[in-house]
Amino acid sequence: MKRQRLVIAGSGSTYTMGMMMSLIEEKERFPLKELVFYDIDAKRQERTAKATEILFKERYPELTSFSYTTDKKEAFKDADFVFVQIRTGGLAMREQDEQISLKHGVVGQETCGPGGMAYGLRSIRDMIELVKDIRRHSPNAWILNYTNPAAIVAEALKREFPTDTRLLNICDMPIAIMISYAKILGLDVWELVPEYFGLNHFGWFTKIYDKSGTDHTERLKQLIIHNGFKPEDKEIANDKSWQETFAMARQMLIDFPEFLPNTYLQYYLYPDKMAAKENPNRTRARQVIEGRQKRIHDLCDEIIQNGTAAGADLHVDIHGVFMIKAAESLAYNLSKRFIVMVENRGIISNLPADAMVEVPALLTSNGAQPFVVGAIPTFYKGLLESQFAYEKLVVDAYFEKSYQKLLQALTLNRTVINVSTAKAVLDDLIAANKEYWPDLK
Ligand SMILES: NC(=O)c1ccc[n+]([C@@H]2O[C@H](COP(=O)([O-])OP(=O)(O)OC[C@H]3O[C@@H](n4cnc5c(N)ncnc54)[C@H](O)[C@@H]3O)[C@@H](O)[C@H]2O)c1
Ligand SMILES: O=P(O)(O)OC[C@H]1O[C@H](O[C@H]2[C@H](O)[C@@H](O)[C@@H](O)O[C@@H]2CO)[C@H](O)[C@@H](O)[C@@H]1O
Ligand SMILES: [Mn+2]
Repeated sequence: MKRQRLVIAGSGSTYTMGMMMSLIEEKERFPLKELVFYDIDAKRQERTAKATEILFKERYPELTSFSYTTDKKEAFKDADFVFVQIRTGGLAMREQDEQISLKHGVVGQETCGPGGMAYGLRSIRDMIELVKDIRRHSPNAWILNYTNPAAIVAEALKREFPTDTRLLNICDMPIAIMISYAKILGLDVWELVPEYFGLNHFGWFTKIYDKSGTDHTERLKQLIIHNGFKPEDKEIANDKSWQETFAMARQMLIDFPEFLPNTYLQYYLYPDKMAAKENPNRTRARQVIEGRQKRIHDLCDEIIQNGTAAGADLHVDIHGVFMIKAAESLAYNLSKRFIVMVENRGIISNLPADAMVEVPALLTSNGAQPFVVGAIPTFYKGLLESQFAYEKLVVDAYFEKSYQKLLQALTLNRTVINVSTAKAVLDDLIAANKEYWPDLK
């Protein structure tokens, strides 16, 4: 079995230690010959890198080559896989996005509404540069991108690199939801076979089968409506914000019982309620800074100080395992089924061919082989067309440096709609993002 040279771009991420535990868990199925960390923030990277060095000495001694660098050439030369998990502007800018939106009475969220738009305009520039750098040194490496907002990033990368067939955008939300389905049904998550359609963070499960072909969809819906819905992945199971988010799946199912919703739809279906329940002084970014980020930093410091990872509260998470299992399937032509982002090209027959849709696909050494979805009902078509138009306009605005396109985008977005609100929130976001956004005309 070929061993892989894997690069983690954005290795100072709060997800890196979970990813390292998942690499250990998957080492027989996705064996590494070399692991390289790359980040633009040397200090932030050093913390996760030093902790990883100690962890791997103890739990992955077979991997003898681990390094970390801020040098792109050193990082990206001869890569087989690059996992990309960057956050342009950091959590500080995420907090700005959320607070500015809430100040204007609209949803303040990482990937939805004006916050997602602001983050998208920051991510596009860095992602294009990063993919160019990776391709300069490793023309054939698989790039697995999960940098957010993935829908906008995927649309921009498709336009900038239209012939790149080894670039896959991927999100863990569907599989995280499926862990909760599996728990309700008393099955293992990897036994479930989902049917799903949508855009990233904007989609629905139409069927949940198991591998024997049994259809669990209607029973699952009834169980959620009667007993509620909660997160089960260890990383988020006890997180109040994620508990509230998962609980909203029940309301969405009561209101629209046809399909099982992605949790992110709560922001588009009940935007006023979502905006009203937030505390502008403690948005999700602040919770993450004081929660996940602090926990991970303390954990790394503890490992470094003790010189051992024994006893450290590290665990495998679905985020890491999912990305690695997807990589395994691409690397070894396993044809396993994952929900990923691909260009529509008729998969959803009544949506635009150029939309980056999220659907089940078999991952092979020739890339994602998506399943046909067919025509979707009017309600979902309408919602998706408007959301796709919004995403497209944001990417147009980036390339054309157009204020007008951004105003159109926010006017279409279900979390805003009102033009005067769109103008006001846009003015504040432009001021906050001077360092990151293109100069708008
Ligand atoms: N698609 C998904 O389902 C999914 C799931 C989890 C996280 N994410 C995304 O993963 C990313 C990381 O999230 P996080 O909360 O851990 O953020 P974080 O801020 O903790 O980590 C991001 C890291 O990227 C580095 N970075 C920023 N710009 C860079 C660049 N141009 N080149 C290299 N490194 C750069 C930062 O220094 C930092 O160490 C975010 O984009 C987040 O939205 C996506
Ligand atoms: O608000 P955050 O920063 O806690 O999470 C934002 C991300 O949420 C989804 O991802 C994952 C999560 O990151 C992971 O740890 C797992 O356990 O569950 C979540 C899904 O419930 C989302 O898919 C990402 O795109 C967001 O960045
Ligand atoms: Mn996601």
